[in-house]
Amino acid sequence: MTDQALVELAFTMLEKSYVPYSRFPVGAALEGTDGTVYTGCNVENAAYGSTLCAERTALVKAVSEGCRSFTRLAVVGNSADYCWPCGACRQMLYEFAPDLEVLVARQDHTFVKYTLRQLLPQGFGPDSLA
Ligand SMILES: O=c1ccn([C@H]2C[C@H](O)[C@@H](CO)O2)c(=O)[nH]1
Ligand SMILES: [Zn+2]
Repeated sequence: MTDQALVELAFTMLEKSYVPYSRFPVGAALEGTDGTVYTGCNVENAAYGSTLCAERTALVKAVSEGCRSFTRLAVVGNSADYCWPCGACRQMLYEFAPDLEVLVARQDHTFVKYTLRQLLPQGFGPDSLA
């Protein structure tokens, strides 16, 4: 799958978002090392802090299905500008895929690409506990 195709999968998730509070849909598509793609959307809650981001929705879907290593993530928000993964999502992704490629898209379907290590320098991961 091309990078652009993964970005387009993230776009398809915007309509699934449950966002009555922020009205800010986010979509994500996370590719496992075996090529399986796990999609996600943000799921908000009346207790605002219980909200789950699109990236973590995709991640927990994958891990709960037995997938623990990943190659690429695409993320898009319903805004003109890039939708950067929040700190909590960077941290949770780092646990499983510190070398993840992160494709961050904007509404015109263009995207920029970073590694997770760039987005979370000197990250705290499983090796940090050794
Ligand atoms: O990378 C991001 C940033 C924000 N959100 C969600 C959380 C909340 O539902 C809404 C506004 O913060 O956007 C994500 O899903 N992913
Ligand atoms: Zn997040």
